[in-house]
Amino acid sequence: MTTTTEPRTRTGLALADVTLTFGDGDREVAALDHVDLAVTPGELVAVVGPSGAGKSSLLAVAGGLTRPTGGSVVVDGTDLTTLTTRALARFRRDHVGFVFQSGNLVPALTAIDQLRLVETITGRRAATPPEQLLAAVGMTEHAHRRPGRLSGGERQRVGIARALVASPSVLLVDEPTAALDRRRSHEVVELLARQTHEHAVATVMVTHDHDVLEHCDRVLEMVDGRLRPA
Ligand SMILES: Nc1ncnc2c1ncn2[C@@H]1O[C@H](COP(=O)(O)OP(=O)(O)OP(=O)(O)O)[C@@H](O)[C@H]1O
Repeated sequence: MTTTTEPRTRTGLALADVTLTFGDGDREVAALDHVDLAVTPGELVAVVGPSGAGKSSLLAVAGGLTRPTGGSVVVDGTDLTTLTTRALARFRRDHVGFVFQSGNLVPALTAIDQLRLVETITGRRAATPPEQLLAAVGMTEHAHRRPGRLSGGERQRVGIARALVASPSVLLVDEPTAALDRRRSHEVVELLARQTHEHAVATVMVTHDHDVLEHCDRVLEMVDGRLRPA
């Protein structure tokens, strides 16, 4: 382990005229159809929309997991579409955090070790210490529990804390409340909003849960690969 995370200019996330098409010839599907989206540091944007509308595609492209067919995806001033696969992986590791539906935790590791693993992988100490991040998500008491002994909401909270270890500029969150009851859903999204504001992260959350939209700064709707205000 070497240094803390270097300071960087956060400019958030900007997608411009992004298209993503699958298939060929007359059976082409535009998962993303000329999408423009700018998310500023400290802003939580929710994306709703019917199944198959392109929401997961949007997250995959915004986080550099999938290369778009056209357009640009700029994070902190770097256009991800211009990077080599190797450079993109490195950039993703340093600038982008992901939170998936199930929390995606490592079963054998305690909550605190999930966060420390990120430090080990990146070779960098977190700007905010793992203990502090766990405290921020209300998980100090369960820091030494493995995921099997945590509730769905608790796992999600650890997932959010873990995604913040690398001080990402962009946080991409897929259906964080899918497995949670109403009360826990509110808690998790409130927490996400607070962490987004405090850490100046540009966060995009895909959700089917209209109940939690009140905690978001902006709500967009995706229909047939197009993004519009909800
Ligand atoms: N790898 C792929 N190959 C071909 N078509 C794909 C692929 N991935 C997605 N699609 C198509 O792109 C469109 C958008 O899919 P996407 O998964 O982004 O939608 P979604 O809004 O996330 O749906 P859901 O809410 O059901 O998760 C759909 O028509 C889907 O069938």
